[in-house]
Amino acid sequence: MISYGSVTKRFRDGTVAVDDFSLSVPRGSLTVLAGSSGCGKTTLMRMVNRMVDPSEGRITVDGQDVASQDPVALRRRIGYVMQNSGLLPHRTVGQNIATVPRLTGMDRSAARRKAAEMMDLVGLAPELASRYPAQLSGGQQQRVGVARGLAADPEILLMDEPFGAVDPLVRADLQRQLVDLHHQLGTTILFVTHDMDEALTLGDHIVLLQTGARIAQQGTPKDFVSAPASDFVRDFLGLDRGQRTLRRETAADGSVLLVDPHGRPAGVLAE
Ligand SMILES: Nc1ncnc2c1ncn2[C@@H]1O[C@H](COP(=O)(O)OP(=O)(O)OP(=O)(O)O)[C@@H](O)[C@H]1O
Repeated sequence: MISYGSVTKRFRDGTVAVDDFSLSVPRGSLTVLAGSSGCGKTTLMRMVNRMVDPSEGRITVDGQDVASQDPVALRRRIGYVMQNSGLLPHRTVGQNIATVPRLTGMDRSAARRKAAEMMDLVGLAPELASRYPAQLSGGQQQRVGVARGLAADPEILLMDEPFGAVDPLVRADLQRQLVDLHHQLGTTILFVTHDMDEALTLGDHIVLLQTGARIAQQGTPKDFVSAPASDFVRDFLGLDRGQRTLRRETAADGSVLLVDPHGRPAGVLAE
């Protein structure tokens, strides 16, 4: 559904952020673009909704070149969730979530109902609708960001490191919820992260990038862990450092545990 064909992005100062990148993002997938800082992930994502235009090549959504589409209309059709949620500080939670439905012509009361439905979907208590973003925790703000991104029923949701700024427990909760939402809604999600653990948790398809958005490997989480394509991939996964190695250990009651490199139990082995 989203297709990049030989896309290059050269910024005015000569920086080549994306160098001849091609990829098909299957409809309904949760595709993760992973890689270290500066490898071009955000630039790739922003080219889908024309916040950035490619220097060469083309990007299509459902076969239609995005370059031929009005950027404002495109952005109303494609949800976008960013780090630090990007909420409007002087609007309430309810108004923030209802922004795009209102812009696309929904009347005030229908937009309010839609916002309430979205809050329920992402697990926010209804009474938070009248608060302002600064009166919410970081995790709640990110949920509002997700609710806002989904409020216009987009076919595509772009998510740029949306859970980067919250603590690990909240982050794990948001990740679990995103996987559930994805199963429930079937929205095509393009998700950017520099964290390989997050990529392995969320992605049904992972694209690991090197500088210039060159693809080091793409595949399922299982492909990455079982068959890393290069030393770069092994290193990025932490395989050489034994980070993903689990050992069997027999507990006092005879059950077989799997323990991580620090000797902490990761689970019980079911034969
Ligand atoms: N407007 C711009 N002008 C010039 N160079 C830019 C611009 N935007 C991004 N870049 C450069 O392009 C490269 C890719 O940037 P991009 O933000 O896409 O990377 P990223 O992988 O998303 O990084 P991060 O994880 O740190 O956000 C970087 O070298 C960056 O400095």
